[in-house]
Amino acid sequence: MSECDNMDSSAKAYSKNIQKAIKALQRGEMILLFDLEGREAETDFTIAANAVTPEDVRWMRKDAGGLICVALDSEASEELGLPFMADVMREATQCSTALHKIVEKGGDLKYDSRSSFSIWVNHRDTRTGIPDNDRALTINKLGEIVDRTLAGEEVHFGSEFRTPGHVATLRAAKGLVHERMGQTELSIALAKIAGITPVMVVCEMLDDENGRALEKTDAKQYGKDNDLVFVEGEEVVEAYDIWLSSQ
Ligand SMILES: O=C(CO)[C@H](O)[C@H](O)COP(=O)(O)O
Ligand SMILES: [Mg+2]
Ligand SMILES: [Mg+2]
Repeated sequence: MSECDNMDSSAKAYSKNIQKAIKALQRGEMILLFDLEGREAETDFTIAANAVTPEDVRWMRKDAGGLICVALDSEASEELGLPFMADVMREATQCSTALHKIVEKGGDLKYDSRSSFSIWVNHRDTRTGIPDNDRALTINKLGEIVDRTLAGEEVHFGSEFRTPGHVATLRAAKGLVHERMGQTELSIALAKIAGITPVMVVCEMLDDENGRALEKTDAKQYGKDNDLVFVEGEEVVEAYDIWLSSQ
């Protein structure tokens, strides 16, 4: 079966670049995902959680340098009981009044109305949770547990994972890119289009010289030099709408 056979019938309507990105993700390869000018304007390394190896974790921390996070779609997050971290903290204000002033509220973020952070986890088979092999295991197991729930298995997240941990989970908005344009939603939209498990790893590219988010032009150049597809949020939204109308 050719790689194109893995795509739905609307595959031909996607731009060439999106088709390349979809094929790369289906092969378990890394792509580069820029959100939007005027939002974070960041480029994230992006790869399917099921495909991640310890070498990918090393690559992300050395060449991307941001936070290694795992995005899950809204349904999977609900199924596993992964709440938004801000909601957990708001609940906790009942125990600690100091938290009142700390918890994220509307207007706090300069680039969006809210963050997508859920809880931080480690798989229970990890030791400290931070080495590359531990993080890869936690990430793979997040993909695996979602596959099992999608197959109808009853799972118990807490029997397999603990929090706090060293892998940040992100909960995608229910309306995905129509509700929020973060890499959380963009990566999950790509997973839906590609027909892969909606559990995706993202990690921001930072500039080694100045510590800021890597400029888009430099991220694009990195993509060219390393043969990685570079996609922008707007292209993803266009493809997602085509995919949605074919469902
Ligand atoms: O802040 C983040 C976590 O390190 C990153 O920006 C990541 O891309 C996910 O967040 P968002 O969906 O807001 O872009
Ligand atoms: Mg961010
Ligand atoms: Mg982002």
